[in-house]
Amino acid sequence: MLIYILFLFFILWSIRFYFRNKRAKDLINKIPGPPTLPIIGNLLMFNVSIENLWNVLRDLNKRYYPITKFWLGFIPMISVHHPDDLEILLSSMKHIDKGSSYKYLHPWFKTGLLTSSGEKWKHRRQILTPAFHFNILKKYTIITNDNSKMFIRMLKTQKDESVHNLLSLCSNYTLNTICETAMGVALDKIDAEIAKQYKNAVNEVGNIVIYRAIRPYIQDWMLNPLMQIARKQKQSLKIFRDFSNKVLIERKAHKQLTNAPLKDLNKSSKSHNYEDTFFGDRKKLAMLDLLLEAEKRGLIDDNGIKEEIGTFMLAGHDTTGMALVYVIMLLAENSEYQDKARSEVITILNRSKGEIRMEEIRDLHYLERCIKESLRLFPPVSALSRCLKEDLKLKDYVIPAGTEIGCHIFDVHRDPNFWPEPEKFDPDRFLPERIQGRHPFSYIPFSAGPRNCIGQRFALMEMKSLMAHILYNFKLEPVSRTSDIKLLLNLVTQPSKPVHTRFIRIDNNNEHI
Ligand code: HEM
Repeated sequence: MLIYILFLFFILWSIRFYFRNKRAKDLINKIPGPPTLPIIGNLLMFNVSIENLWNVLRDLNKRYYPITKFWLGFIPMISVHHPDDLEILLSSMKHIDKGSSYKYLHPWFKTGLLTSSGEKWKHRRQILTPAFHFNILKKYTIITNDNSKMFIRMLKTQKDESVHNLLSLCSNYTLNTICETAMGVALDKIDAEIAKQYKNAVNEVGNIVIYRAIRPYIQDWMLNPLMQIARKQKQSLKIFRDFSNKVLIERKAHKQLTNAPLKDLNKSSKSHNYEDTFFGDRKKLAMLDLLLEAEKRGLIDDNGIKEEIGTFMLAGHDTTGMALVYVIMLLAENSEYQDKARSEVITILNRSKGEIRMEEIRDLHYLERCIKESLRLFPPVSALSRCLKEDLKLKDYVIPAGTEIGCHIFDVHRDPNFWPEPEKFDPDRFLPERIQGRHPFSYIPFSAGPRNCIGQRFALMEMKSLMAHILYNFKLEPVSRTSDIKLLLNLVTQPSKPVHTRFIRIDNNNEHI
């Protein structure tokens, strides 16, 4: 009976949608795309396993390059791949609203920086930007260096040769690092059980969001406790809420204990010393302190702060963890490039007595090229979307207001028109002379324009720190291969099965670790 009522609801809603959107439909139908069925559009194409969803989307992109449309019932979706079109979309200040799939993240993060729009987004971005100022990142390198060394010490407790599941290994490092830098709280000191539950809950959020994004006809009110998806959502919500509360309480208590006021954050960036603002005499202050200071001045409340805790914990750990997985796999597979990166690392770490601070991060040029090439081949955020507030004129088509427009970064990065031999791992693509003249929107692992990734320099620094320590201490050999992995569409681009690499200890008489 319930099914019939739902189906009736769907039909009525679809008919209403159709008549209200005739002009939009005519414009969208000019764009090439697969044939549709009445009412359900292309929904059947997406009625596949989560493993196959990735291929369905890639096939569509390839077949209708450089722009395609498909219909989820009466909801049109546009997918663009040409860097010219991406430049028009992403660099616009008008089209900064996220696509509807981001609303499935709202139960966990409400409208934090990643999911908010309009004035709220501008205001939050303004408050949070100083947290990634160069001088602040410089201080964060103390934490990334310590955490990288801890990672190496842990690996060295194993035999001379050991095989590791990369995802859990790398996400441990990135979760600890984001927690300690941004939240000012060392995760393993909070509660190991909460940390473990939190990591599992992040995975669950990804699955729920994708499940709902390809079934937009499922409304919030339709979720009932008998559905497995609703039960999982409830459980993970509780874990996220407990986690944010705990982090906030701990940090507020710490602030009361130290009781040192932060300096005025209102001054312009030129005259203002952010290093003093954050660290003062105490050396370790976090992004969360910036938010607590903004709270004092009435710019944000406790709920707003919790939105940002959730947002930064998610955006800042899973992405970088997954990026590290791919760099390790690609260097393990390409021993020639691995050796080249190691020889640079040895020179620099011998000079710095095994410490990696901002100076060393800056000088690791070859390693940076390897990381950038890995982010090209395996961008951790494989797709993003926007909802248009007004009509958008792309190179060849007008996309009407209200439409969802997506971009599959993975395919943009493998477009042979911009990347010769796109499947090949070649770090020298990022030599300065080869970057010159390349379309800036043909490489967008951190998106681009006003809503680009606020944490991108932090992420690169964190990755360089760990990779340099790994290469100094271990030779990497492939166990799983990138050519064998099946990718899943999720919040981050993840392999469908665990992937492993062999770490072989290098006897370098290294007393620095
Ligand atoms: C390799 C690692 C990372 C990658 C590939 C990555 C990628 C991205 C991408 C593609 C976006 C745009 C998303 C969209 O438009 O929907 C984004 C936004 C964002 N990222 Fe990252 N990110 C990484 C690391 C980080 C880190 C370490 C942090 C925090 C410390 C962070 C925080 C954010 C936030 C808060 C946003 C939303 C920005 C806004 O809308 O103003 N990310 N990231």
